[in-house]
Amino acid sequence: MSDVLICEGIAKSYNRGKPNEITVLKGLDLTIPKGQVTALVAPSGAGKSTLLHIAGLLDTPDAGRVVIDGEDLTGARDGKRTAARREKLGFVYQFHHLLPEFSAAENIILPQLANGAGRADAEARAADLLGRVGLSARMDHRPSALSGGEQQRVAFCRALANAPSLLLADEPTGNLDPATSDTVFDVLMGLVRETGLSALIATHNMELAAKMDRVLRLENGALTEG
Ligand SMILES: Nc1ncnc2c1ncn2[C@@H]1O[C@H](COP(=O)(O)OP(=O)(O)OP(=O)(O)O)[C@@H](O)[C@H]1O
Repeated sequence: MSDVLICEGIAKSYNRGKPNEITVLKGLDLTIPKGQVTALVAPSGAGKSTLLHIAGLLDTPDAGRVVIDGEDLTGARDGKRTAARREKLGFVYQFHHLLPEFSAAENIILPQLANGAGRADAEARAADLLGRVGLSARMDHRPSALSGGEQQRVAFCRALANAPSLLLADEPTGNLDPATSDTVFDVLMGLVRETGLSALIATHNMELAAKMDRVLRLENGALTEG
């Protein structure tokens, strides 16, 4: 099986049946093959977050199928969706959402413990991931003692903590200044490439999008290539 994500015929409207109904996704298809990094670019309000939430099993479409790692999770019960999110998906947001009272390392260790890993293995993986993003010397720092770019690098490591099949990122460097954004984005891409991860990364930045394997544009409820 070579596709990590298949979204088929995805439709989504808000306020259905009301005068202010808004149709955001109009039966779109999206396939992400294993190892591919896809950029998702869209004008503001086009439905990028809606699509990421559906692909990330945080929201359900009105119509269509979501298949992750060969498993159709469209109609799956909450428990199964939560398990799939924890085991197969990694999320990065514009803001890091790290736990403020825990160190950088603990922020990466905790999701592994929640997923059943042993303490020693979880610590080793956290140290390895933080080393890959150049933060070995910052492992014991709390988020408040890290720069914005460093916080976001820790968030990337946390997203990869449980070795997901697919990374979903919504403007992962969107709150950083342009120079930091470029550097931190390169760190993310390095991490994704080294681990052979598949990814769907939403960005407004066309220069960053051009560094990915494929660029998809979301407009008028549908996706187009390029
Ligand atoms: N819960 C909701 N109820 C009603 N309308 C919503 C809801 N969530 C989103 N929308 C509307 O759906 C459209 C798509 O929203 P979405 O957040 O997916 O856009 P986006 O492309 O991520 O935008 P941005 O890039 O500005 O964050 C917008 O017009 C938004 O106002």
